[in-house]
Amino acid sequence: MKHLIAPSVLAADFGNLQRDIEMLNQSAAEWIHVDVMDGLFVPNISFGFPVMETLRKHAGKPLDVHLMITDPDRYVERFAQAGASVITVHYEACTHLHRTIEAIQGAGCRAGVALNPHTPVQLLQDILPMLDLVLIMSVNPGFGGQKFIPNTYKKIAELCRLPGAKDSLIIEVDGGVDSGNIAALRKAGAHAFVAGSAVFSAPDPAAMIAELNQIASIAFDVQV
Ligand SMILES: O=C(CO)[C@H](O)[C@H](O)COP(=O)(O)O
Repeated sequence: MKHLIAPSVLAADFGNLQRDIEMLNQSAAEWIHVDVMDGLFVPNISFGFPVMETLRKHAGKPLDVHLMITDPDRYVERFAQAGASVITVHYEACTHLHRTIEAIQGAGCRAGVALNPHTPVQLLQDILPMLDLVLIMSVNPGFGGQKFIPNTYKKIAELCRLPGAKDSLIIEVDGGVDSGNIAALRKAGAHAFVAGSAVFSAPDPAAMIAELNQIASIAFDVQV
């Protein structure tokens, strides 16, 4: 499966959000990653529906919404109506995950499940055939700009070996992704790469997206 870059608007300049979205529209990014934090599931609050409306209005690419919130079932329908193409919920935040996945897909979105660094991929075994995406967190969720956790490579490889996944299952990795680790992540089996600080703290964010895209595309030829 082809790889894709999903820059996280968490690291964008909110004083110039429309400018940054326009940059993403013109860039090699395939998706725009939207990190929603509630201050309960994670120790930080990011943004909600007003920002989603701005994104929907200006973004020309699918919105990949990562809900770092407790009981996400309460908001699945609203995020779908607000323009999400992919909605990812946390395994650790869902009591009735099967029902939540059905609700996301019933709302017309692709359904993803995110795993915190401490959560083994094997816990997805029974739900895996339903999923469109698995998001492996490579930092503890809640903040951008954290250090990448190397155990992520092993988790991606283990997930690739789990039986029952759809052929189209997308393995996404999020947290500390940059030009130094994206080749190894691609080699380990990941397809979708969320990058916040690496993109928006670069002198030329669009050039950095192109660079990440290029490295991922030749990863299988690169010695890492
Ligand atoms: O989900 C997140 C934080 O919970 C962010 O998407 C993630 O941390 C990306 O930011 P960075 O690339 O700066 O690590």
